Amino acid sequence: MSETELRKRQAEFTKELHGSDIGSKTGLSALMSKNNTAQKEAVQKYLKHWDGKTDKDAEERRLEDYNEATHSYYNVVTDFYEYGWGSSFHFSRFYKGESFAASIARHEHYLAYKAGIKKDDLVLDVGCGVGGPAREIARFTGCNVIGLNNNDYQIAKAKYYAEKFNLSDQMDFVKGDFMHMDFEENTFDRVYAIEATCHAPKLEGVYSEIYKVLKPGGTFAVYEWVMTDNYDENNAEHRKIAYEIELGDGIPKMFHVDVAKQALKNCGFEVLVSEDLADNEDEIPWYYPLTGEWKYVQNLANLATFFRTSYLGRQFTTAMVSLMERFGLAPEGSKEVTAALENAAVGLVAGGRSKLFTPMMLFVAKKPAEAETPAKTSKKATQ
Ligand SMILES: CC(C)=CCC[C@@H](C)[C@H]1CC[C@H]2C3=C(CC[C@]12C)[C@@]1(C)CC[C@H](O)C[C@@H]1CC3
Ligand SMILES: C[S@@+](CC[C@H](N)C(=O)[O-])C[C@H]1O[C@@H](n2cnc3c(N)ncnc32)[C@H](O)[C@@H]1O
Repeated sequence: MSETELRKRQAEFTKELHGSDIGSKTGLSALMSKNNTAQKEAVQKYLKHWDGKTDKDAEERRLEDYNEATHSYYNVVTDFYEYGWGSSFHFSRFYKGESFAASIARHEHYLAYKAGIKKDDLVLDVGCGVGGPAREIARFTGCNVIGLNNNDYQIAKAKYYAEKFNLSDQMDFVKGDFMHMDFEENTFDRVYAIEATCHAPKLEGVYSEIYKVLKPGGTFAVYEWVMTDNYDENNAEHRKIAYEIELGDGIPKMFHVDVAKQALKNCGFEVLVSEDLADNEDEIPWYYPLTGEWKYVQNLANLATFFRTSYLGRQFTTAMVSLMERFGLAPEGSKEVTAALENAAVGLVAGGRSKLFTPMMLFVAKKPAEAETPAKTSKKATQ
């Protein structure tokens, strides 16, 4: 199917699944207004790729169908994410006494600072979700942001929120696959990506597109999801953790940190910073909201978030969604989605505790000032 046909089909499907009143409803109330048949189809489209098979053929199929697989994944998890986590779909470090929202915002500010984003810069947010980070970074720095996303539902929501919070003058959101960007070469002053490029079937594919659209001398800053140096692909226990993360988070394949770093270099980037922000002695670990350990709760205001994300809260949500599904209040397949998200939570905590995995491998990479784009990007890198 051509890319234009795929886009058209995805847009039509989004309307059918979520209706035309996208944006104004969030979380469980949005879930209740979904089209039953379309939801069933979306869940099937997502889960057919994560059916327990970890052989090379199954992996190859996931990599090939990355666009539809992630599009379907975010069609069915976005409401749960917003209900449980808010509108920034990423992890963060926690200072003692710091609220959940402050920690999420600080993680975004830090990336903006490392990318060197300034007032009036034109910035690209690769895989922008529903625009939580874009809104925060635009307010924090005064820059203008274009959010790129292949999920129509999230784009509609991001546009709705930008309007609602009077930020439409500073931002826009466009549909597109980050493996094949439509922007002109040398367009953006800075580019950032937060926990999104791990959905790429090949990191060179997305990094070379970023390189192409970045102005010479510009920087790209990313929080990458990778398996760390402690990970051994031939260790069954390690592979199980990586698979849980892939399944529950809609990722075709989790790559090793060295693969990511090398991919940046292969695309022509000069890597200025390469630091795992999770590799530290933080008193409160980044994965704490998913552990159910009450000792880490920072303040009373965070109790609701903590409950929803904890093991107990997740079981409660699963039971509630299961009842809603039985009585026709939630669409069919919703329970399967909560089960897949449970896999994500278990895998992420196991990966975090064992330090086999990090969601915050910070890379800051520069496109050389003298770069002649995109000639330097080898053909091989983009395939
Ligand atoms: C998928 C990628 C690359 C990044 C998303 C990171 C996180 C924001 C999500 C990873 C697992 C998610 C889960 C939830 C919220 C968003 C995540 C933490 C829930 C807590 C949402 C509410 C559900 O009932 C349980 C979910 C568990 C997993
Ligand atoms: C975990 S979310 C992170 C969203 C956002 N960066 C944030 O922190 O809130 C990953 C995002 O990447 C987007 N994405 C995944 N694959 C993509 C692709 N091939 N092209 C464009 N966006 C993609 C998803 O739709 C989703 O919005």
